[in-house]
Parts: sequence; structure tokens; C-alpha cells
Amino acid sequence: MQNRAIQNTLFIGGGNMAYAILGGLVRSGLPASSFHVIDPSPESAAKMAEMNLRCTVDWPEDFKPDVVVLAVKPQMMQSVLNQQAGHLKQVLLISIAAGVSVAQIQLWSAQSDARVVRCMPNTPALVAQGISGLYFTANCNDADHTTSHQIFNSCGEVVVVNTEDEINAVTAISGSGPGYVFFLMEALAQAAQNLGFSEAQANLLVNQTFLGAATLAKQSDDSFATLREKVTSKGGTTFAGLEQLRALGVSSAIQGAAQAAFDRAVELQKNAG
Ligand SMILES: NC(=O)C1=CN([C@@H]2O[C@H](COP(=O)(O)OP(=O)(O)OC[C@H]3O[C@@H](n4cnc5c(N)ncnc54)[C@H](OP(=O)(O)O)[C@@H]3O)[C@@H](O)[C@H]2O)C=CC1
Ligand SMILES: O=C(O)[C@@H]1CCC=N1
Repeated sequence: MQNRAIQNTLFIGGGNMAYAILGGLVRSGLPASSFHVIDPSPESAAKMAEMNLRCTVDWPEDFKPDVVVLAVKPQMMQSVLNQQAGHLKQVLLISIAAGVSVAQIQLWSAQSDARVVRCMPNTPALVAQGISGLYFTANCNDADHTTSHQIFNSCGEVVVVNTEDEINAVTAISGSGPGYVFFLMEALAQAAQNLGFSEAQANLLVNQTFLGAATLAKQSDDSFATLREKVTSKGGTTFAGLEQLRALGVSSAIQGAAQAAFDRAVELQKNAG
């Protein structure tokens, strides 16, 4: 059973990530009238209209939200919170911005006791296959926990972290993670085309390989390493391919990518302050 707050939620920022979360929420069966989006861009308004969601440039005087999701770029957060501070008293503030701290949100919204949740979702939320990290400030009440879980469970799975720094780590792994995965998919699809497949065939081969491997890994008790070994016949083709990945340092490169994303989240947090 949904509580009332989730059906009274305003998003500030209606870009890619807001669209994905709202897509998950609407597909979960919540009425479009539960939500309102503020975004100055006509493209965002058009995309929201596809889901029958109201999107305005200014604060809607006829919509009094219980929850406000802060979904603008980190660099915009200070000016947005300064501008909207008068509307944000008593509401639950859920920020999805990378590298913007609870202290900054409380300072910029002029509410030192604001109930703030830092959330790090990812774009597969759009197809209810997201994963979101949630960090709750101590002054969030039980209803805030329930509401936040309901919002992000409607878009996939939820992991609660106990320290704010862990949200930067979630950002580096699953927040940015789909970007790394799509990068790998692009590379494998290019390899398929190099071997003579059409673009459509290449995309089908790659899509189903990633989907199948991820589904198998999720449903299996085997570790990722064991699953990899089960594909790799002695002296066979996978072995030859993996040798090349090892020789080129792909594992270190991926760990380096996650570290760079983490460092950038920390840097954004420092610069924003
Ligand atoms: N994309 C992702 O995969 C993820 C993103 N995030 C976080 O989500 C947040 C949004 O990212 P993303 O959706 O990718 O970014 P987008 O640029 O797609 O969306 C931001 C939107 O906010 C709009 N905007 C700008 N100024 C204002 C304003 N004053 N009031 C209301 N809206 C405004 C922008 O309009 P305009 O374009 O006209 O400036 C744009 O439509 C970021 O903080 C990011 O860290 C978190 C997890 C994953
Ligand atoms: O790239 C970014 O900064 C955002 C945060 C995680 C995914 N996209």
C-alpha cells in the first residue's frame, strides 16, 4: 500500500535521470497527477508530457508537495535551492545529485534541520531495473524512510548505506556503472560489425549477451569468477579473448574508471561548497 507522500512529489530538474525515475514510478501504477516537474527546458516538458506529467518553468502554486526530489546538475544545486528555499520548508528533500552533501543542501535551502535523503539511482530505473543507494540523515522520520523506499523500489532495488561518503562510492559503481557497461557494449557491437554482422544483428547479439549474462549471474549461486570459468574451455576461444583483455590491462582500466568517478564525486562536493 502506497503512502500519501509519494503521491505528492515534485521534481526540480526533469532531465535524463528524473525521466528514468518518473518512468519507473508511472509504470508502477501511480497516477501521473501524483507528480509535478519543474524544468525550464521545452525538451524536458515534451518528454514529461509523453507520460502525462505536468512540467512547468516556475513553482506550481496549486501543488503543495510532501516530497521534493532534487534532480538538477550538481553545479546548479546552490542557485536552485537558494531560489526555491521558501517552498521547501517541512518537505522531505531527496537529492540525487552526485557530490552534493547534506550539509550543503541544508545550508543552501536555509534549513539546518531539513530532512534530507541522499540517493544515487541509475538510468535502468526507467525499466524498473535500477539500483539506488540511499543515505538518510538522522532527522528523517519513519515515514520518510518508507516513502523513499517506495519511490526507489518502484524503479528497481535499493541499498541503504550508513555513511554519506558511501554514496560517493555507490555513484562510482552503480550510478556511473551503466555508462561503463554501454561503453563495453559499444565496443563489442563494433567488433561484431568488424566480423561482418549488420548493425541490427550486432546489437541483438550484444544486447542478449549482456542481458543473459547479467540474468544468469543474478540467478546463480556461482561467483562471477566461477561463471567466467564455465565459459572458458581449456585452450578455446574465450581463453584466447580473455588473454587479450588481460594483456591490455582491462581489469585495471575498469577499476581505474571507478576510482576516477569516485574522485570526481569527492571533488564536486568540495568545489560545490
Ligand atoms: N544521468 C544519470 O545517469 C544520473 C544522474 N544523477 C544525478 O542526477 C542529476 C541530474 O542529472 P541528469 O538528469 O543526467 O542531468 P540533465 O542535464 O539531463 O537534467 C537536468 C535538468 O535540469 C534542468 N534545469 C536546469 N536549471 C534548472 C532549474 N533552475 N530548475 C529546474 N530545472 C533546471 C536542465 O535543463 P537545461 O538542460 O535546459 O539546463 C535539465 O533538463 C545530477 O545531479 C546527476 O548527478 C544521478 C544518478 C545517475
Ligand atoms: O555522470 C554523472 O555525474 C552522473 C552521476 C552518476 C551518473 N551520472
